[in-house]
Amino acid sequence: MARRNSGSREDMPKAKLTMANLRETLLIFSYVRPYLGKFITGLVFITLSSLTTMSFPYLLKQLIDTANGAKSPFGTSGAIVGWMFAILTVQMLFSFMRIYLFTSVGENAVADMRRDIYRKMITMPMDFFAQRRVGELSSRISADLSQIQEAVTSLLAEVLRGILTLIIGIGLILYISPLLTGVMLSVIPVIIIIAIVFGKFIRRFSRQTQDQLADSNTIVQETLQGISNVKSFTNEWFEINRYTRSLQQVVKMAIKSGQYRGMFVSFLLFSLFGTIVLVVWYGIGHLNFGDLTAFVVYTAFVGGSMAGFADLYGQLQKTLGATQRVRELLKDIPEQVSEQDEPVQPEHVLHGQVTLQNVAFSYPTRSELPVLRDVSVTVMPGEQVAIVGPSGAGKSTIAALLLRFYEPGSGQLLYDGKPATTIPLTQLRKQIALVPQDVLLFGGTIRENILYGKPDASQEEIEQAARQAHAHEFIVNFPEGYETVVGERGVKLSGGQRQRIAIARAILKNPVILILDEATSSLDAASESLVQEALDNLMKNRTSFIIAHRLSTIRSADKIVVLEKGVVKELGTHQELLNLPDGLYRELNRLQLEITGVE
Ligand SMILES: Nc1ncnc2c1ncn2[C@@H]1O[C@H](COP(=O)(O)OP(=O)(O)OP(=O)(O)O)[C@@H](O)[C@H]1O
Repeated sequence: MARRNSGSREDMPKAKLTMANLRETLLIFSYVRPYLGKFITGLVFITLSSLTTMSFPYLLKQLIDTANGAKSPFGTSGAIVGWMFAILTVQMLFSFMRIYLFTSVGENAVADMRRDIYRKMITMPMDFFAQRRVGELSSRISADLSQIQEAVTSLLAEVLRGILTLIIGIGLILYISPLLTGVMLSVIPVIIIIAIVFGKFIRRFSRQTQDQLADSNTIVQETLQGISNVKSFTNEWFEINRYTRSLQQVVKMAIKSGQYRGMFVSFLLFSLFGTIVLVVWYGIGHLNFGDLTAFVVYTAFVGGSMAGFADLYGQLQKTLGATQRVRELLKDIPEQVSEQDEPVQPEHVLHGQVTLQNVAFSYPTRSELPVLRDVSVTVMPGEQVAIVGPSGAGKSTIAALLLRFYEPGSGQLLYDGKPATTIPLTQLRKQIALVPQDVLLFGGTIRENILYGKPDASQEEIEQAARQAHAHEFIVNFPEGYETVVGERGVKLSGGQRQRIAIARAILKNPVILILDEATSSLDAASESLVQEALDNLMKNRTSFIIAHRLSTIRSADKIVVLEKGVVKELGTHQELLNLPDGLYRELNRLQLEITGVE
């Protein structure tokens, strides 16, 4: 059933506030360090801006006092208004500087952190990706980092401002009237505690509403993605009903949450203004008008910053949660791949001999299930080896081991007689090309997609590769030629066309060893023969592994490995295997001939 999308910051999990957790946030500061100068200047500006804000009610009091005939150290009322404007102007500058500086630090630090996380993710071993969902990983980079960014740009500043306001504010109202301050300080925290408890309850409600909304969004997403399913089953009515029901739930929840919110807001307004009215009423006999005004305004500041702390505390918990998850990721051990583009070193140049020696393997996620058992095969440079066998026999797993996406559980893999583990990963993978079953084209132009095989290739090299892959003909038939945009927002290419682009990519890479995972969905005869010719061009002078589903394409292979349940059942040429009485290959061949009916 539909799961709600993760990634919205509203429902980010929080972490407990402990010393150990707080220490984790030091991670953030290691990213702020390069911009420390700006950060500290920002802190100075926020202090200055808080001080100027706090001086404002004081000037207001002076203004009111002079209007009532009292003498002010600031002179006439005109002079006081002048001071107030001067302070407002300075305040403008302080606020601008604070926002500018913190944004600059926050954006830079978080971009650095994002880059490090992405770098870490993309260099993790395959196993890492098998155990996590893509959505979960991308929310690390989006939601968690946005939360951290907020902490850098505003959380610390707000805490500092809150503390300053609280200390100065309480000091000033104490100075104006200790008695009234006592009244205020005993009432405000009670209101705030009630507000926090009530607020929590309301938040839970609004989270449920959001979950419900996310569920209904999943219906939209799923049905739009699978629109051909919906239409072919003529189930539009069914989906409309399903969506309507889900929306009704959302509305019901939202209205309920609205009622509670309404009650909450009216309670707050009542208590806030009620307290002010009481204070003013009590103060009328005890304080002059100027003091009373300053007192009320300072109290509002103090109350505001107290209430703000509750929210800041929640923010801090969310930030801790985000930092923890990011830290965990940064602690993981990546594969030993190079992060720079490096050419193949002469000592690591391969000649194309590949040996699997008693290889056994099971996937780390399902360690109890042996996928390969005691597989031994030797392939000489330039040979073509076909791997055939029933579905699930372990054919693609061999391809994954050749690329060292995983390490064999026992036995070993040798290249030119050297253990694969002695060749640096990047050096090894640079010399192997994989043409997968489902070719993924990146959003971009056809040219860029072919270039993926060799990012510094010239247009001439690209076209030559495309010609050999029999892709040039259809590419130039598009009005934009090589600049045609493909991928999600571009032209949709047919299966055969996509494969030929992948072949051109592989040709451009010019690998010593080639792995072809033959597409299971069959192409039409014309397209298939083009793809086959392209593949033949690609396989020339390279050691090639062909994971074959159609046996007709591998008759001329130098070796055919017949796998069943992870064990090599038969090994030989087409003719040798056909001659085996009761052989599996012979049986598979017979079945396939029966299905296709062609020789
Ligand atoms: N990432 C993985 N994690 C756990 N098990 C896996 C993983 N990939 C494949 N398997 C399991 O390993 C076994 C062999 O799979 P593999 O993909 O190598 O078979 P195959 O021979 O290529 O099959 P097909 O012809 O259907 O593509 C299967 O039982 C499969 O379920």
